[in-house]
Amino acid sequence: MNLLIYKTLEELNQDLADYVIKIAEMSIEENDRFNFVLTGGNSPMELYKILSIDCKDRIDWEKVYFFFGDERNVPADDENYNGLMAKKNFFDNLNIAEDHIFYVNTTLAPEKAAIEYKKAIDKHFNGNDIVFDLILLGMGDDAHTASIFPHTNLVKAEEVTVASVFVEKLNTYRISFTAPLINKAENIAFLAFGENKAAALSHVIGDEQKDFDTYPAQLINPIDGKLTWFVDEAATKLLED
Ligand SMILES: O=C1O[C@H](COP(=O)(O)O)[C@@H](O)[C@H](O)[C@H]1O
Repeated sequence: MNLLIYKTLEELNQDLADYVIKIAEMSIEENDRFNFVLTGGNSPMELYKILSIDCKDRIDWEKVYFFFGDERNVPADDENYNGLMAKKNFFDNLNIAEDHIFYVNTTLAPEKAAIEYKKAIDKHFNGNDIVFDLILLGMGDDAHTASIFPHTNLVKAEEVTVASVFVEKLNTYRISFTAPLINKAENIAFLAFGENKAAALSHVIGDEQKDFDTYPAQLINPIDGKLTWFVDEAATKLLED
């Protein structure tokens, strides 16, 4: 695991953008495509703008395929839909072919949406092992990642798949990659900044004794890939040296 700590958000986002570009270049050179899983929430908005505006000419976007590590069970035009956030901050600044963006179909019931999303991924990978080039993850203040929330059945998921989960504290369903699917990736990058992430971060990377049920982000541990945390100083406030 590599922990990168930044003084400012500007430095963090620029370095993370450079890191994404490097992996994109390597993947395109090796496999002629870059399979990129996006995170939702608020944290990645600035990164998506930097990649699609400032760094627009540094990636061959025609070779990029976009996926979502999790989605909220809301219509595609709802402001909480992760796909809409990515569309507004990322895709709308570029000319991305619609068939390169894998949105979760939330017109379906959550369980069916998860099954269909997994089918679409399987098809994209031609039935081969699903190894994404890069999975970008966020982390909630409660240490959830993707939509693997504390004390939900998704914490115990052993299957490499996409699943639906009822999140009691939000009284809503989510659709999410399972940890075994995430852990197959070549590269996994966490983006977490701000003081409100400090407690979660101190447990997720600081605790020797793991408690996955309470801190699901601890489940992320790539089998053969690389794990990098991009965080700011505020988020590391409670980490012991
Ligand atoms: O609900 C979600 O939260 C996490 C973290 O979001 P943030 O707003 O604190 O950045 C995010 O990674 C996930 O994709 C999203 O659905």
